[in-house]
Amino acid sequence: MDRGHVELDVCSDGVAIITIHNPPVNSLSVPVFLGLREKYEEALKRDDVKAIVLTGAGDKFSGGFDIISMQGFQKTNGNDSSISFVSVDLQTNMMEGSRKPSVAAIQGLALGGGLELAMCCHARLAAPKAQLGLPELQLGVIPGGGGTQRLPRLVGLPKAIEMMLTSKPVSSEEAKELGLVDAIVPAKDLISTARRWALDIANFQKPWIVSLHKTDKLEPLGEAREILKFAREQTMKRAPNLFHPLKCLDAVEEGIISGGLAGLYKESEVFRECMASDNAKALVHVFFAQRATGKVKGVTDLRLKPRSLKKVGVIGGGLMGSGIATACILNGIQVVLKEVNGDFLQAGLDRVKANLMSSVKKGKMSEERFNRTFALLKGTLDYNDFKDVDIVIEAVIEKLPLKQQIFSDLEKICPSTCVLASNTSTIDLNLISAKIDAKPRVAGAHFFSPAHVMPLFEIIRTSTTAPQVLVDLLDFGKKIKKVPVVVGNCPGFAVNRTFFPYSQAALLLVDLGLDVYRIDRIVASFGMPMGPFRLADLVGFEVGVASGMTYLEAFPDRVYKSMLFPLLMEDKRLGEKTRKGFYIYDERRKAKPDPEVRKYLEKSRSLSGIMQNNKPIQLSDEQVIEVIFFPVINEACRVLEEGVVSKASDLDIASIMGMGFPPYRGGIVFWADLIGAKHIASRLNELYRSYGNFFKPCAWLEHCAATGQPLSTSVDNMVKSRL
Ligand SMILES: C[C@H](O)CC(=O)SCCNC(=O)CCNC(=O)[C@H](O)C(C)(C)COP(=O)(O)OP(=O)(O)OC[C@H]1O[C@@H](n2cnc3c(N)ncnc32)[C@H](O)[C@@H]1OP(=O)(O)O
Repeated sequence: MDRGHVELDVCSDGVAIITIHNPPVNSLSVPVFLGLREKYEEALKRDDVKAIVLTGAGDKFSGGFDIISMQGFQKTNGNDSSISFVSVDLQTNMMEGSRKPSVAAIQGLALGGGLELAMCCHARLAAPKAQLGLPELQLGVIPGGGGTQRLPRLVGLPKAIEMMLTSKPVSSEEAKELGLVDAIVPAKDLISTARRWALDIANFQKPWIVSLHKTDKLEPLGEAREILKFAREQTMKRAPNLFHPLKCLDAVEEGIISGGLAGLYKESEVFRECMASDNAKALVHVFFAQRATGKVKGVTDLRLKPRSLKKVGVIGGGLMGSGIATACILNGIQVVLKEVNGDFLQAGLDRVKANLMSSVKKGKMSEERFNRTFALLKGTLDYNDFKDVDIVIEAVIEKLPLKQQIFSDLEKICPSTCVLASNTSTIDLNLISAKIDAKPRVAGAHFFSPAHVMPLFEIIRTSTTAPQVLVDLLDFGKKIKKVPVVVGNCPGFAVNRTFFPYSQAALLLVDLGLDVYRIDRIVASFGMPMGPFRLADLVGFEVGVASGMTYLEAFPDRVYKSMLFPLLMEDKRLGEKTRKGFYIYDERRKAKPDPEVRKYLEKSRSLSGIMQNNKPIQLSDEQVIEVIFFPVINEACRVLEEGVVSKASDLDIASIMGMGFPPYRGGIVFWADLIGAKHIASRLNELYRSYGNFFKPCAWLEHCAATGQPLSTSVDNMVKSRL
């Protein structure tokens, strides 16, 4: 596999152009770093070279350190020393400390190690609209090529900290204002201008700036310490389970107190430590897993091209339909929204308007963009408006005969190439399409609420769905900026099915004597956005009970039948929408524990009678996590075993994007493999013996526990795939 190389061209004006070649993003692999060292050595030695321009081939400067190599280093637990020369020897001594100036010519993007290389140059020129940033923290590491030292010296401490902690890049234009780049130059003139600029520096006609020695943007020590203290406090609040953002701040502080070089050494030490951490392994896994969801064996390798997508029909203007319509128009796709009567239609259009207005109110959308976006939406009561749609997404209530009727109508009215999709979350797609001939055009298009916000897009294929339809839906998902995952047809599909034991286990723990608020606290500290009871309030108990019934029908042997929801519902406590569920809610929807809930818990416990000797079970926080998440892992294994997803990493992404599973744990299967199947199966077996089938480990989990094989191993050969 080609891991990139570096080229050197010496021009007649005495400027050496050093170019990084490593498509698609010119990432910095070991061969690229070695190439940079070799070409810099040559340029510095040659008498005909007066100055250097550093750039990237094609339309990108560099996307940073090669993340594939990072996985290699992680396997050696950070002990590989093949790039130990980079930060100090190559970048600081050879490039920045050289007697020949370098100018970075930046186009497209300069991210992570890419920007760090550019900051070692004595000036930076950028083409318009390039992206510059240090996104290392989102991979669980810190900038390791001097970024923690040079960025604060170029843009000041607060902005540098913000850029590193949020991982968000800035545009060339903002970078120019910040002082991160020296000039913005049209792409066509970038190299020629950089050459002149480099010669001007060599001739002392332009400043020769060594970023690591700059002090003018750094705040006085006391002020800097206050800024860092505040950043630490915010970080601990926002990401209490992550240590690498704090380590990043330590490296910044070291440089401010003891000087840039000391900061570089500290940074290198912390970079290695972070790279070997489980969090970094998990986040790097997520980076590749996310990109792999769009690659579906037997579908995306058929060389099919997505068909033109201009107009989408949405049926149903309720919460889901209006969210889907919003997601489409926000991304420039025309939508025709159909409802059954004028009132419902108006309510649907108003919901879309409200979704957009919330961005306007937050200052994220201009009035002008609002008008342009909303104009892409048309309401209708008539199927005639569906004559030229490319995709239809049905999002009406979960009633099979209604959906069957809609699909029969759609088959008659829509173009013969139109994709016919349902947003159902519970009904078998084969039943929905049972009465039509166009079965190859039918698929599931399952969004998560709120559809215009949640990033996951579950595409459900049946045994008859045509690959072209999947290619079209994958393309549609990308266009509306979702992460699409293709899954098989089964009750709850991949995400809801995997997570159905999540709330079940929580209900069981309550009947064993645990407090709902303690469970929620433990699960939230584990890293979920909220605990299962707060989530139940948000979703609404009616929805919870309805989906519980689906699983009871599908998997009657492993559903825990708690009476807690029905007891609460009897007293009209339905969740957040009634401002009373497990919590009580004020006008601003702030949740507060409600002491009254205790009586429902006690009643549910006495009805269930599973508490041994009438004594509440004693469990540590870690054990609570095991009881809640090990059944989820078990169901994930069944989903893998049945071939509902084609690769375990799809389930990792689905759990992160659909359920809010913490990304720094790598997704449900990745996390399970870190724990090990043996421990999970043995704990589940203990619980199974005490509390029955709900906990019984499935065959795939038992197999991996017995053989030591990771759960994420491909199960292709062992099972009949549904895909
Ligand atoms: C020492 C240093 O401080 C440490 C570091 O530099 S750590 C690395 C920091 N850099 C990053 O985090 C950037 C990561 N990359 C990205 O954010 C995005 O890929 C991007 C903004 C560069 C491009 O996005 P986009 O155009 O949507 O394309 P995207 O699909 O993501 O990437 C295109 C391909 O490049 C690969 N790629 C992107 N960045 C890469 C990198 N740094 N290393 C290796 N491969 C990379 C992707 O895996 C993908 O490969 P595929 O086609 O085989 O799936």
